[in-house]
Amino acid sequence: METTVDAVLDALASATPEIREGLVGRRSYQDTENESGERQLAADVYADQLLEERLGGIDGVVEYASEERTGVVAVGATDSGDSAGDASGTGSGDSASGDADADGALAVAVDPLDGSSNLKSNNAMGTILAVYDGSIPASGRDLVASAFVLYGPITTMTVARDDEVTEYEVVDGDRRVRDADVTVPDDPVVYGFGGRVPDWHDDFEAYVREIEQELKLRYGGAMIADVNQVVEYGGVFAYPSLESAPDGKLRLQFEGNPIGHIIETAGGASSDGTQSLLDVEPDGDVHQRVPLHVGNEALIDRLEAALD
Ligand SMILES: O=P(O)(O)OC[C@H]1O[C@](O)(COP(=O)(O)O)[C@@H](O)[C@@H]1O
Ligand SMILES: [Mg+2]
Ligand SMILES: [Mg+2]
Repeated sequence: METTVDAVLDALASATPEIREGLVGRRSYQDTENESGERQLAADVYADQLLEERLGGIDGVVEYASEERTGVVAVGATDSGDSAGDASGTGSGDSASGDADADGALAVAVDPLDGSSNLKSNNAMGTILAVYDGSIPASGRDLVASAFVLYGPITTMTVARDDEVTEYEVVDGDRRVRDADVTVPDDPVVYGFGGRVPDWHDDFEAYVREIEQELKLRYGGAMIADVNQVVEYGGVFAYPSLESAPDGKLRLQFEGNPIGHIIETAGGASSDGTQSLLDVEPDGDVHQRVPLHVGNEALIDRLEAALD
């Protein structure tokens, strides 16, 4: 299993130059929507197809799921041949015959481009990876590794594995350690909260009014970039439950679980409002949404008290 995880992380790192270069010329929306009802950019579909090809070809990886596809795709040795070309979110080939519950078999879930609406204005974006020892939809407790790539001025990759978080700089697809023991700093500095303010619940808004007296606003509209501010400086990021969307916007398998895992492994805390994101029960829907709050433990404790 460790060898498979190594191969998955290497494959993600080596795909990043192609993802980055592939953004050029793919900044417009297609006529398709993903399962979450969001319009797909050509870049979303491109990154999804590339990652399915690279991660799905690794020995020991038997399931591939993505924010940009309807269902879980069986890949690798147990490939039933139905994995090709289903990046529209509307195609068939949506049931996995790969069994990630089998010994040594792993399932990967990706958000190929996180914050892709930032592409039009050429602002930061990311890629998120979750590696589960169990069939998708899986619990965050089944994660054996998780990672995010940040396409900023430089490409970085932050990996949680074996109770440690490592930040790498990625050059030509190779990872070089920048920080072998990433921890969320004790003294928080920044905050960023998604969703329109009139759509926030009153109790969440009251919490925000306190936080904004204490910390600096850092919000760019791509979760990975905003979360990385919290990792670097300490603070809190949330995409909360909204009046119009009680489960928020972000998805448990592709966003909530891996980000919760990375932040908790770095010594911070995560919450859906009442419990750790890693304890949220998957409801069977691969695209299940979850309110997401991550940051310094004291700030997440206060959030849970405020929402109580
Ligand atoms: O533009 P909005 O509605 O505030 O949403 C921003 C949030 O949506 C996301 O872009 C959702 O992720 P995707 O881009 O992968 O769909 C987050 O990265 C970000 O935090
Ligand atoms: Mg996303
Ligand atoms: Mg995305």
